[in-house]
Amino acid sequence: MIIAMSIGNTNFVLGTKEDNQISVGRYPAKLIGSKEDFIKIITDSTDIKKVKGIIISSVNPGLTPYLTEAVKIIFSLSPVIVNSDLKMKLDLSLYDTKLLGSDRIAVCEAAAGRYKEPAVIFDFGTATTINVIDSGNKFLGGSILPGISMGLNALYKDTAQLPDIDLSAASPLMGLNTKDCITSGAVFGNAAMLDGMVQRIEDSLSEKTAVIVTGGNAGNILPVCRTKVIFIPELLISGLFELYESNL
Ligand SMILES: Nc1ncnc2c1ncn2[C@@H]1O[C@H](COP(=O)(O)OP(=O)(O)OP(=O)(O)O)[C@@H](O)[C@H]1O
Ligand SMILES: CC(C)(CO)[C@@H](O)C(=O)NCCC(=O)O
Ligand SMILES: [K+]
Repeated sequence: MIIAMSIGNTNFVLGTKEDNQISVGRYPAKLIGSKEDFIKIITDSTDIKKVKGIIISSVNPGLTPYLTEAVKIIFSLSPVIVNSDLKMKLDLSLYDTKLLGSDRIAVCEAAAGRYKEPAVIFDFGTATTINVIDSGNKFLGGSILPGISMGLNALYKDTAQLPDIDLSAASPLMGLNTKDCITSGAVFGNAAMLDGMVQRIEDSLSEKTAVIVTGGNAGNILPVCRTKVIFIPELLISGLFELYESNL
């Protein structure tokens, strides 16, 4: 069994892969504050005797040392840590890799080699990222936007009159009350962002692209996107397993 762990800004995700079968658990990052917390999650959810390899991605440096400590205590294996120096299909030579998020590396690596066209990968997580690779797996860069939930929270926190809303509700395109206007902005606004950015990226490349979507907020907007997309909820964890295989 191989385990892949990702510390995001909202969730700690623990994936296991055994006989090509992947399973995934998510744990709120804000409930984790010590190596003991990681030790408990890992030992409660995993048959640790079966673990033959470990890979870790983190975009939350405050928690990374707790996880590496926990891994040292539980296992006698050194984990693969995702950074731009790993062996990978992706070519990161165009980007300023000192600060490139390891979650972006993982989702791009998962998409690399899967499609004959260039790929545009949208990750609707805490932040929304857009990541573009060409048909030779060269990372062409991308965009970073406020995440969908983050945008809703900011509207609630930074205004006097706007309420905290639950994104699961549907709304018309043109809202006729405050709540529907906020929902419309979040849902149709982000869907139009996706459609419009894909158009612009394809115009810039003069090529059609494969559009791949992942992230905890994606499910709310995909039903109203006009672009044909491939939705892969566990894209990041898949990319981590691929990176592990390339860096044994
Ligand atoms: N089932 C869900 N329905 C709606 N929103 C969700 C759901 N699950 C997660 N979210 C939202 O998705 C966002 C987190 O996305 P995701 O789970 O992809 O983040 P993560 O794995 O922690 O990665 P990161 O925080 O680094 O983006 C949060 O804004 C959260 O509120
Ligand atoms: C953009 C986020 C927060 C998305 O999780 C993460 O990938 C990150 O912290 N990136 C660092 C900046 C960069 O990727 O250029
Ligand atoms: K910050």
